[in-house]
Amino acid sequence: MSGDGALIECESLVRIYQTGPVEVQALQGLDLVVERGEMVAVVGASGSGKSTLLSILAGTDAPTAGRARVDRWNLLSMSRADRVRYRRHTVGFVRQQTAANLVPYLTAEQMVDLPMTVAGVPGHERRERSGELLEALGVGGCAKRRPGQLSGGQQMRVAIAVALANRPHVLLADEPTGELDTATSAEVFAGLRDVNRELGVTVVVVTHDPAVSGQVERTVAIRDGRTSSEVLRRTATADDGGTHIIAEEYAVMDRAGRIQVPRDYREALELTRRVRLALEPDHITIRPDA
Ligand SMILES: Nc1ncnc2c1ncn2[C@@H]1O[C@H](COP(=O)(O)OP(=O)(O)OP(=O)(O)O)[C@@H](O)[C@H]1O
Repeated sequence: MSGDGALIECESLVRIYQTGPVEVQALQGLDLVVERGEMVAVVGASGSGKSTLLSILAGTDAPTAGRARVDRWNLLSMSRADRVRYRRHTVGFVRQQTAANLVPYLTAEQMVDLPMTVAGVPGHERRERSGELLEALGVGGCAKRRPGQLSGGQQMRVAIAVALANRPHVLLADEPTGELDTATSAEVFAGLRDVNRELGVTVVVVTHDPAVSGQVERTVAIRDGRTSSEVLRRTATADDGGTHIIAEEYAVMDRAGRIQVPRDYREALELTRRVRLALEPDHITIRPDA
């Protein structure tokens, strides 16, 4: 697998949910590599498997088959005690529903304090860290407020601070802007980017909002439980010295060499079950089986 030393590596990941006689393949051989320090958006239609992937990375759900590694942890063979340690120190998780992340009767600083108390961090260190985090997320002025006294965007930024309390390497966010209007969601995204750049935390954010792709350098698209394509964005300098963003779409190839040809390409050339492949000096052509 490419990306040795990557922080997150998933290969041929499978998750099957069994409810009675019904089997749902939520992930059907998903490949994903995230390097340390990256901020990646995972996009896909409802039901494509995004939340399942995030629960596996968060250590709250276990894969059925395949490989999944985060930092030094193998997510398929962790003991119960390792799982607790992993969830406490390696990953921070921000849930889809803003309110689900917060405790209604605690203030922002008490909520950031809580996971550190559970982890046995001394009081002075806890106070310093929660002040720093709330400040870094632009909600330093809200330290003494309870969730009911915060706007939706502020609540989400406090939730991010809570998730980062124990200095995790990875922050996982499941639709963090799903309940927010456009302006507020841009604010929350700015918070995630600050966390990524200034605190060096690797961020994986799941969303069904394609507009989010414009806000991160790499977007990974999931379709039917598989990674189907990636969009990379980079800044290029034109001849006149001006800069602009170039977004390039890549198909993802798995270890066995399988790639998914996008539906519009297939339809345009009426590609069906068999295609002709030809190796050229620097590329491969795919032609209809005429
Ligand atoms: N606990 C479960 N039991 C049975 N099936 C499940 C369970 N959780 C998810 N699924 C199914 O697995 C598939 C993937 O679901 P998942 O929630 O990962 O998709 P998603 O891309 O996050 O969707 P959304 O954007 O709607 O949250 C769906 O078909 C879903 O119905």
